[in-house]
Amino acid sequence: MMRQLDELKDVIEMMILDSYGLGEKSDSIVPCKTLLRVMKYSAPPSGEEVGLTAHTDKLLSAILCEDQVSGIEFETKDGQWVKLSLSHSSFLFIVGDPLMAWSNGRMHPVKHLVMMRGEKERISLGIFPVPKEGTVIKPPNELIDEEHPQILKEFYFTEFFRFFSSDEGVAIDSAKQVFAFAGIST
Ligand SMILES: O=C(O)CCC(=O)C(=O)O
Ligand SMILES: [Fe+2]
Repeated sequence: MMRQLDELKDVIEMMILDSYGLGEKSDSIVPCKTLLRVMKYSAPPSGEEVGLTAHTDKLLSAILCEDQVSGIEFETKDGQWVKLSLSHSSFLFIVGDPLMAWSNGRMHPVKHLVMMRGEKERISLGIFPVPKEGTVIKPPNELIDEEHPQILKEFYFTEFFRFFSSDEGVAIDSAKQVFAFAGIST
């Protein structure tokens, strides 16, 4: 399963590079290690709702696979929250803040949460590319032009990681953290 997910991650990465005409030039977006995480959510006490609060992802991206119990919800661009029920054979690809920064804002880091309402525990499996130590997140020159001026300063992934978990970072809405950290004011 791990190997298949890792291969799927590579295929998606190549599709992204190709879609921007960069497939010939490079074979990875940024150098990453792969983190595999199994997440278990216990059933909430009856009548209550618990889960994971609304956030955008801080690693490059995520590929998620829900086991039996659905619970993930996404915020649409007009602020509505929608539940997603995946079939057991599907995977979900989520753009993280660093991938949005790399794409110079072309890819949208969707805000999502996990809501647990039922009586069953929930297990999900995720594969997350983690930029390697020393990696600078910046858009390739091809993704910057007059129509698409650079929206974020280039930054070290590790410094962004430190920022969003700092007291200053946690006080900021998850979707705004990357702009607070590296936004270019015009
Ligand atoms: O458990 C899930 O399906 C989502 C987990 C998640 O959003 C995360 O780990 O960032
Ligand atoms: Fe997430």
